[in-house]
Amino acid sequence: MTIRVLLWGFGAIGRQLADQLRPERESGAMHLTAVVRDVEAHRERGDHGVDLRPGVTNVDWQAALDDVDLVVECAGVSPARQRGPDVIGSGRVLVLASVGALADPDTARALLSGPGRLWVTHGAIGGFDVLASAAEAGGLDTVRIRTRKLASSLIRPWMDTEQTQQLRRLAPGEDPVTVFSGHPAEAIELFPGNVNVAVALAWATRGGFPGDDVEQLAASLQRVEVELLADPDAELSTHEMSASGPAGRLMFSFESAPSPENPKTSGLTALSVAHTLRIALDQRRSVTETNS
Ligand SMILES: NC(=O)C1=CN([C@@H]2O[C@H](COP(=O)(O)OP(=O)(O)OC[C@H]3O[C@@H](n4cnc5c(N)ncnc54)[C@H](O)[C@@H]3O)[C@@H](O)[C@H]2O)C=CC1
Ligand SMILES: O=C([O-])CC(=O)C(=O)O
Repeated sequence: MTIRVLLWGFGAIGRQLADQLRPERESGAMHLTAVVRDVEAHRERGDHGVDLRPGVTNVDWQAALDDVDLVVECAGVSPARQRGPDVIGSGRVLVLASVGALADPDTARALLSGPGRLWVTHGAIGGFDVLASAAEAGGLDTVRIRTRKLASSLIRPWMDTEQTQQLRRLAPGEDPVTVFSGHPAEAIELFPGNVNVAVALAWATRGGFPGDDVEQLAASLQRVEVELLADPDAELSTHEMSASGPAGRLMFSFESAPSPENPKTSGLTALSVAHTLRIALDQRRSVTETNS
């Protein structure tokens, strides 16, 4: 049986993901479709064996969903918030790369309410097994993440001229500039393409707080502290995480090789999406076999 997967977003992550899924594509176990703005422009860059359909803004979303078994989101936080609830509402599986969408409690509630199933990817960072174990036992008091990226990937339209110029002029060897310090929910509004990892960290360490998943996540988002630095020497995006409490002191550091498709995105993210997708498919297969 061929599993039909919709790639929702066919940029750096979507393209690298399609490459990762070559064995499944070539064996006929999986068929990938992507809805894109400009089919010809994408064909020129290589379609990576993906069936390209025109659309994005004017796509008949319901018809697109009718044609697939599973959706992989790698389009961005805003599209994930807009359309993710429809995917879950249709009973389909959604694999989420833009984990930052969960920082909005209404979106989180819709994505976690079913009948479809949400899979949250670990993205460009990890170590979540041990962090989740410690958090569930009430073993963490502080959870921190410091992300360093090149200034060019952190310039945002809302920045004033002075801040934009400061980031543009930042030269190798100079001190890093802190562009954000605070909690993940605010960070993801300001830098939706850069701090999904911080929301993912809050998701991973929500255990131990009272309430359901959404209430736990809201409390966890208040505990996680994020620092985002424009670092002229951060040729590789780096993420340093630390957590401490009765469980001990845990420290992790990630320097991810850049995506082969876009140096601003960590290559690990597409690998995380591929891995999560394969787990989701295994689970779907075993449920189908049990029911048949
Ligand atoms: N969890 C993590 O660690 C990470 C998560 N991300 C998330 O993944 C997203 C995608 O990352 P990249 O592939 O590097 O970005 P990208 O900009 O290379 O690709 C995004 C693609 O989605 C398309 N797109 C935008 N809105 C769309 C819509 N409504 N429907 C369909 N397609 C749409 C764009 O045209 C573009 O081709 C980021 O915006 C971020 O939210 C990115 C890096 C790490
Ligand atoms: O790719 C990375 O290093 C992380 C990133 O952009 C995000 O978490 O949004």
